Amino acid sequence: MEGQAFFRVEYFSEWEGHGCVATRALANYTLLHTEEPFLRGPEISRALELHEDGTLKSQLDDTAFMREECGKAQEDIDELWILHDQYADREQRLYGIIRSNSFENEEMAYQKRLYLKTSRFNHSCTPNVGYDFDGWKIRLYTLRGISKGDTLCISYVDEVLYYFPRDRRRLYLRAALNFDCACPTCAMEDAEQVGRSDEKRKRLKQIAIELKHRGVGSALYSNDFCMQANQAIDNLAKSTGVPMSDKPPQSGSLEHLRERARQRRLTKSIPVGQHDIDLLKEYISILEEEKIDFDMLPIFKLAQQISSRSGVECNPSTSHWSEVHRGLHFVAKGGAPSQE
Ligand SMILES: C[S@@+](CC[C@H](N)C(=O)[O-])C[C@H]1O[C@@H](n2cnc3c(N)ncnc32)[C@H](O)[C@@H]1O
Repeated sequence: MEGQAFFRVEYFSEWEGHGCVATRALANYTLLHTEEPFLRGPEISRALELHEDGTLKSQLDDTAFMREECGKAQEDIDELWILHDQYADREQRLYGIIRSNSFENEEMAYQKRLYLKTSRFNHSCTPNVGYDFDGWKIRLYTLRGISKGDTLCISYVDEVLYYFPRDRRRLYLRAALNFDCACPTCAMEDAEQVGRSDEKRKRLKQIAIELKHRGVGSALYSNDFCMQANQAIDNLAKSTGVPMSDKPPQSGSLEHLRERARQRRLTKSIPVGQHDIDLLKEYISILEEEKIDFDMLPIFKLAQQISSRSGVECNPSTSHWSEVHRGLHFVAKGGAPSQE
């Protein structure tokens, strides 16, 4: 594992468990950590399948099997068994550890992977650390300048969750990952502050949808994620008796098909231009107001797309802009760490 000098794992408290803290100041887009998975793909599917039946333990629950048959190092196995288990009420420990800590690469669905060190990063709805995958390897990088001693958090879910109001974000994380989010944005207590934040996030969603309907900006909005999140919230609400409105159109329903047809018509007929640039600028300024350290790379690519389709120069001024250029460089180079 590389990059350990940039952060350390600390024990915070009984209810927060462990988390990661920066050991030095770090510039935006610094490559923080890379790691190969301890368990991957088929190993995880096998462990989960056996566990889902509710009774059987996987062979992988057996340390000797993991060491002798799977060739895992004893010190790594020891590290595995002390990872957090949010499902500790179940007997099958590996099941809980995988459910609490594993990642899935969206481009290679069902290719789950479990990383030992990365598992200690907590979630925040305004994360300061982003990640991507290079094959099986995960790469974690800062999303803004970090001070020594700052807590480092990633987002466990699609960034589209930013568009949800605070209460729905919390419900979704409870439904999907079985914990009550205590990140600073979710823990806000002042109702007016929460209301203002929710309004801004609603506007972010409107802009993302409008850009998508206009045939640009699809990277900013995932209909599938919203459907899946709303469904999970709905199921949780049903099982706990909390009334929920605001249902999304069912996938495949007439309403859904009409919406898609409308989007296609719009995409064909609307010229891309200044209006898209204005929407993008408004989007970026709300991200900055809300202190959402959104990964700017998709926005940068979107700006390029608008420019090339409209011929109008699209260079929304943002304090992040120079870092975005560096970020592209970082991605193109496969992640050289910056040392500032
Ligand atoms: C991948 S682990 C992260 C590291 C973990 N805190 C530990 O002690 O090893 C995920 C678990 O951390 C806790 N956690 C992470 N982010 C959280 C957040 N924003 N609010 C509350 N709990 C969180 C939850 O218990 C969750 O199941």
